[in-house]
Amino acid sequence: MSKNLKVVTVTLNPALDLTGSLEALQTGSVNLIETGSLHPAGKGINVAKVLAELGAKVTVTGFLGTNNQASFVELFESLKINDQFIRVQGDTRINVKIVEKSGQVSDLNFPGVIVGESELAEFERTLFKLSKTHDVFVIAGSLPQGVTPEHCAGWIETLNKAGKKVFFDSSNKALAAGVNAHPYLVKPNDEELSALLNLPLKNTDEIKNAAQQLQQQGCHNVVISMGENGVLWLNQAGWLKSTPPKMEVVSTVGAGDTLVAGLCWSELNQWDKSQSLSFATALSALAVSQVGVGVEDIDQVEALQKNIKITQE
Ligand SMILES: Nc1ncnc2c1ncn2[C@@H]1O[C@H](COP(=O)(O)OP(=O)(O)O)[C@@H](O)[C@H]1O
Ligand SMILES: O=P(O)(O)OC[C@H]1O[C@](O)(COP(=O)(O)O)[C@@H](O)[C@@H]1O
Repeated sequence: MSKNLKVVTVTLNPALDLTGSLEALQTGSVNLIETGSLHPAGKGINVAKVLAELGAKVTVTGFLGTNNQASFVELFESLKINDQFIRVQGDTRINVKIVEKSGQVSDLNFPGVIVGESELAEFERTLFKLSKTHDVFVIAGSLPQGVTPEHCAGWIETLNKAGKKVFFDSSNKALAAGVNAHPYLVKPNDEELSALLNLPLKNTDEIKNAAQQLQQQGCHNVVISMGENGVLWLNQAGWLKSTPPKMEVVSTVGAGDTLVAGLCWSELNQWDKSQSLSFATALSALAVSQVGVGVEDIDQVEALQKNIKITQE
């Protein structure tokens, strides 16, 4: 049964997300936070949490600081996630997310741990061991010091050669290098796509042209997330676009990771493209109504899925 396919998510640079909500941020002034929370996060970990809550068997790896790992370990234990993180001396970074009443989020993302050569070698041994027993790999997020875009591209190539499906979600130089390694699926948001190609993307046609360039570079599935405007998905079967209904926004942090998790879960279930896109869009749209990621109520996802507009572009 396809649901028994095993997934590895790779978070090279995890984070504790410190989220604070307030009416409106006044930069350069003292701001009083109304509600706050600190929770384990980072792109691959967010994807793993959502996948595990949907019912997938998930293994996580990457680099985790030893000083403040308790809440990560607790999360993995509570969701029966197989923890294969390489431990690195020091603190995992804390990323600060300031959420304003309007829904606007300001992200302060810190640099993270420093990865040494021996830890890098240990990670590579772990990844290749996992590739013997796992089917789908999600590589997500920025790179810590000590990990280069070329390392990242090399891992994608090796996993491809081993017949694994690689979902890739990163930014900047890592995204550029990763795209050239032909991942099975790549998911930039429209801003990341614009930065990658150094093109202003002002409308859907411009975004579509840009996505086509990634397909020509060898990415099988190019998924562009566009916030409240939904998702564009290009593969050999052509284009599909999804549009979510208007949502009450609490925090958009983690919406992209939730979309990736939804697409990955669809792959494990071998759903068709339209069902996959409506499910993943509904899952990600619901994620904006909460702080952090997680599937609180699958019935709500299925109900919202009926209100996702899917069009062939
Ligand atoms: N305000 C919103 N209303 C409804 N859905 C949203 C909203 N913001 C994000 N989403 C959903 O989450 C997906 C990912 O969000 P996006 O902001 O594009 O990604 P990222 O978090 O990677 O920047 C969107 O494609 C959409 O399906
Ligand atoms: O790995 P990066 O690119 O530095 O981003 C890390 C941040 O992105 C998040 O994973 C959220 O990502 P999305 O909003 O794109 O889903 C946060 O939990 C984390 O603080």
